[in-house]
Amino acid sequence: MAGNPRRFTVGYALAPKKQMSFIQPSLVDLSRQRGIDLVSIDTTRPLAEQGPFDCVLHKLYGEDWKAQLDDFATKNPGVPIVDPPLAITRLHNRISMLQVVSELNIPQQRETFGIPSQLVIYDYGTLDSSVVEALRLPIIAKPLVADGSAKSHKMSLVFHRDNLLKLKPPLVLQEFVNHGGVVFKVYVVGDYVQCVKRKSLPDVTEEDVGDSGISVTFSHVSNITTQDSSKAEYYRQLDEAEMPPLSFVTEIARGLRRALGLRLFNFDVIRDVKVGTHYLVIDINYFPGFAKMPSYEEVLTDFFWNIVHEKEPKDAGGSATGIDDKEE
Ligand SMILES: Nc1ncnc2c1ncn2[C@@H]1O[C@H](COP(=O)(O)OP(=O)(O)OP(=O)(O)O)[C@@H](O)[C@H]1O
Ligand SMILES: O=P(O)(O)O[C@H]1[C@H](O)[C@@H](O)[C@H](OP(=O)(O)O)[C@@H](OP(=O)(O)O)[C@H]1O
Ligand SMILES: [Mg+2]
Ligand SMILES: [Mg+2]
Repeated sequence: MAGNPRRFTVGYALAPKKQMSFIQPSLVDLSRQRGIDLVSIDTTRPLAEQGPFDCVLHKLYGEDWKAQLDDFATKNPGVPIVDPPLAITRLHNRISMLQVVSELNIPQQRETFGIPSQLVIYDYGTLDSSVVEALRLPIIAKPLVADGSAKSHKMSLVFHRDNLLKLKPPLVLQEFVNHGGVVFKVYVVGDYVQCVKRKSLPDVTEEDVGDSGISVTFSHVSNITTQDSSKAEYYRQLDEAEMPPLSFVTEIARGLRRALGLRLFNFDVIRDVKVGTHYLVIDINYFPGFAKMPSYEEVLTDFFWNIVHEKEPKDAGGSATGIDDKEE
């Protein structure tokens, strides 16, 4: 009779808050039952001295951590790092993040997609004002850098161009697109794709536009808990919103996964109310709050299982991104 089946170890390096939300006992237990032990990496010690790991999972920033991963990868070339730091870095800039969407080559049929018109401002002194005038109001101003800090999530909705000057560059200015108050969050975990609805900003009216008295700042709008008075209306709007076809968002997800070389991310999509079948990708996040995703334990455990087993049959000739290029 065969002995105990081989167990696998996934080492994780996460900021304390992320660790608290992601490493739930329910995930640890389910993974353990499937032969996978989730083990915390001690970031105060050299990574290469820890393990052995069958996979390294991480969401940490900084050059020192990147150097640790490089050193680990050199010494353990067969161990997947989820995900490669260079690929993650592309999502830390809101321009390079959405550029990938524009470059996707996906045949579009009934449903179409794109990104909102946008531009970057590094310095108002050198700015050609005609460029800003080409953007329709209202405008969402977003910090250029999306590095996980609280300030990288601080947005402003601006109804008058003069109010832009009060905001501190570097900024991305993006046209606000009316979308019925609902954002679709598409979670990608390897090959798996799930789309959920979340609260968004309400549509704006023609009358609001051009009013220099209004400017709204906000942060994490999709995670804000709604007050009792507006709860009913909020749930009605969410309930009534029709989901985009899953095949459509799955195609975009698959394209992004390949183009970005990432396996763990989500992207936010809104539907232009004026067109009805046109969608805009407005944000892509590395390793988002997966614990908020229904069935996250099963989805993530399957993902770990696939990763630790994938190198067995197809060891030779893995792609540089660590992502299998063949059709699944
Ligand atoms: N161009 C746009 N048109 C309309 N609404 C938008 C647009 N861009 C962003 N929003 C709204 O603002 C919210 C925050 O914007 P965005 O997703 O870019 O910020 P974020 O802080 O990176 O979000 P997350 O918490 O998902 O990382 C979106 O979820 C959506 O509700
Ligand atoms: O820690 P940073 O890099 O700021 O990333 C955030 C993402 O930007 C958000 O999109 C995550 O929330 P969602 O999973 O609701 O998108 C959010 O999830 P969390 O609030 O559960 O941590 C974060 O992962
Ligand atoms: Mg977002
Ligand atoms: Mg984001």
